[in-house]
Amino acid sequence: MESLPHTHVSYRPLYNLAMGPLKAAFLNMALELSIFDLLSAHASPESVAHQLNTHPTNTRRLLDGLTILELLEKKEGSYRNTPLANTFLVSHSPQFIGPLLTQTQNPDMNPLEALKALVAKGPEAHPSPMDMTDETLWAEEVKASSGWVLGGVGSRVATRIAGLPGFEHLKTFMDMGCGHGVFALYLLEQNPGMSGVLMDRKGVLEAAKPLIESFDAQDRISYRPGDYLTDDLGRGYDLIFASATLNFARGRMDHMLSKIHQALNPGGYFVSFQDGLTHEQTRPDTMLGAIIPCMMMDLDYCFDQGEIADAALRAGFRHVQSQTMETPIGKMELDIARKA
Ligand SMILES: C[S@@+](CC[C@H](N)C(=O)[O-])C[C@H]1O[C@@H](n2cnc3c(N)ncnc32)[C@H](O)[C@@H]1O
Repeated sequence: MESLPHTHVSYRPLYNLAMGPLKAAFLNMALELSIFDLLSAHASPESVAHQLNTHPTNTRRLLDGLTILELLEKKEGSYRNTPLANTFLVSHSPQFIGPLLTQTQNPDMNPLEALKALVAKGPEAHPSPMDMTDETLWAEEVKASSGWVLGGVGSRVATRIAGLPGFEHLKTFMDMGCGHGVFALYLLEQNPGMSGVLMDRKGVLEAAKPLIESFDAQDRISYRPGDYLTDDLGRGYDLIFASATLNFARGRMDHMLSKIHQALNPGGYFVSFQDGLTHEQTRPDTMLGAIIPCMMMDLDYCFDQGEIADAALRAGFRHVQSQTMETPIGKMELDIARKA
């Protein structure tokens, strides 16, 4: 008899990868049907199907799938949300991240079906490469992307910033490329004497306004519509914060960091919260979602670890403290630079 194959290596990780689309399909279906809204308390599959007007037996099967994915618990034939689903997947929860999760498949930003052609033929293969500078794209993103800040990151970043020497005396800060502006809200919460300026393009700020007002923060926030690459940033800030936005200035970092340096008061802080690639641009896994956009635009817009800190020192900042922070979407770099 011929010898049979034997291996001590399990292909479980590969099977898990292959099951990814199936798992995402169940999650997306549940979000589309707002199933988690119905399951804060135990409910039978018949009552879920009745409320959703869906097929009772296949609804039960879908609920079983969601239980396998550990989003629901099943007991004596009825289902309810796990704490994870109850916190993040119920649409009226303040920490709802449904739009953030479905955004990973946003056909404008990540057209998964374009991957084959992009790899085979290059950037030209995609007929309408998105314009990442288009303000309507980012205005639409305001709602989807606020979830990652409300879901825990905003509080952790603001707490870290609040620990900086003299933070309690800071009066004015700017959130540059603020998008939804939720980081600014967490900073305001840390210092009741501080007010914030939100800078982004006009349409994005208009989209952010209702969110700011829903937290009753309008009295402490002002808006500065504009393009931070070409427009004046203003003067007299004690802190300038920029999260996930400097990618648009990559290649013009010396110019950008000099502008930021000038806009700060003496002793002021510049805080950047950004990607920071290591391991020959293959870590952290946060950046997997950026690969297709990079292919489409033929542009490597993610930062290497240390790139922002180096630019800050070149621009005249006295010193920079850098740390890698774990976030639910992967590791990010927090660089804190101080003006002399
Ligand atoms: C990925 S979002 C980040 C939003 C938010 N800071 C966060 O971390 O969730 C990038 C933001 O930068 C803004 N942006 C990009 N280039 C800009 C520019 N030149 N001037 C002003 N805002 C810009 C976009 O409009 C968008 O809101």
